[in-house]
Amino acid sequence: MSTAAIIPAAGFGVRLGGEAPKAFREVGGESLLVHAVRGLRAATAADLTCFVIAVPPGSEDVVLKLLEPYVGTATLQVVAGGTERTDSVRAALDLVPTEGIDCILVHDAARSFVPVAVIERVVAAVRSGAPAVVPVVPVTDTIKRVDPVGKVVDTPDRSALVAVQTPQGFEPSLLRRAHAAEGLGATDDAMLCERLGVTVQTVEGSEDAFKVTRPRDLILAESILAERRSS
Ligand SMILES: Nc1ccn([C@@H]2O[C@H](COP(=O)(O)OP(=O)(O)OP(=O)(O)O)[C@@H](O)[C@H]2O)c(=O)n1
Ligand SMILES: C[C@](O)(CO)[C@H](O)COP(=O)(O)O
Repeated sequence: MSTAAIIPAAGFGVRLGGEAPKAFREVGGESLLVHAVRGLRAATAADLTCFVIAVPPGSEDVVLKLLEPYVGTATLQVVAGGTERTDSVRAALDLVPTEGIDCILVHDAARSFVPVAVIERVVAAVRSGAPAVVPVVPVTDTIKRVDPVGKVVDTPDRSALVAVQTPQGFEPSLLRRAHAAEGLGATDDAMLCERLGVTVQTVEGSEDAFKVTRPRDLILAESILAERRSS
C-alpha cells in the first residue's frame, strides 16, 4: 500500500501580492511548489507513489515540466484548479487511483517547509486506523469571537484551541465521500469529514509548517531555508 499526495496550488495569493500566482513565487531560487514537492518526497516512510497537483488554469503543461525532475519514481498529474481551495482539491482527487492507495495527503503548496516528521506522523496515524488526521500547533494569541459590528461576544478557552496545518491525511474512501458532499464554506478537508460526523484525529504539527500568506512570510521562509541549507 502507498500514499497519494494532492497539492492544491491554484490560488493566486492575493494577500501575498505580486505578479505571479503564489505557488510560483521563489524562495532560495526555487518555487514554493517545488519546495512543497521536495518536502513530501523526503518523507520516505510515507511511501508516496502518486502526486496530483491543482494549478492555475493554463499552467498545467509548464508545471508538469517543472516538477518532473522532482517526483522520482512517483506518478505526476497536473490538473486545473477551481475557484475555491475545495474545488481544486476535488478536481485533483478525481485523478487519484482508486486501487493500491491506503492514505491520501492533502497539502498546501503554500506550506512549503513542513518538516518530514510531521508528514510521517500524519501518515502513521492514518495507517493506525484514524480516518482523518490533521497536524496542529497551539494557539498563542487570545482568541475572541466578535459580532458583525466588531463587538466581542466571548473569549473561548484557549487551552481547547489549536491552529490547523497541512498535510492532512485521509482514508481514501472517506475523503471521496467528504468531497462528494456540498463543500460550501469549507476551509480545509477535515471540515468536510467533520460534517459527515467523522472524528478527526490531531497530531503534533510544527511552526515550520506555517502557510506563506503575507509578504513578511517570505522572509521567514528564506530564513528557514538558509538554516536548513547550513545544517
Ligand atoms: N482556488 C484555490 C485557492 C487556493 N488554493 C491553494 O490552497 C492553498 C491554501 O490557500 P491560501 O494559502 O490561502 O492561498 P490563496 O487562496 O492563493 O491565498 P489568498 O487568499 O491570499 O489569495 C494554497 O496552496 C493555494 O494555492 C487552490 O489550490 N485553489
Ligand atoms: C487548509 C489550511 O491551510 C488549514 O489551516 C487553511 O484552512 C487554508 O485556508 P485559506 O483560507 O485557503 O488560507
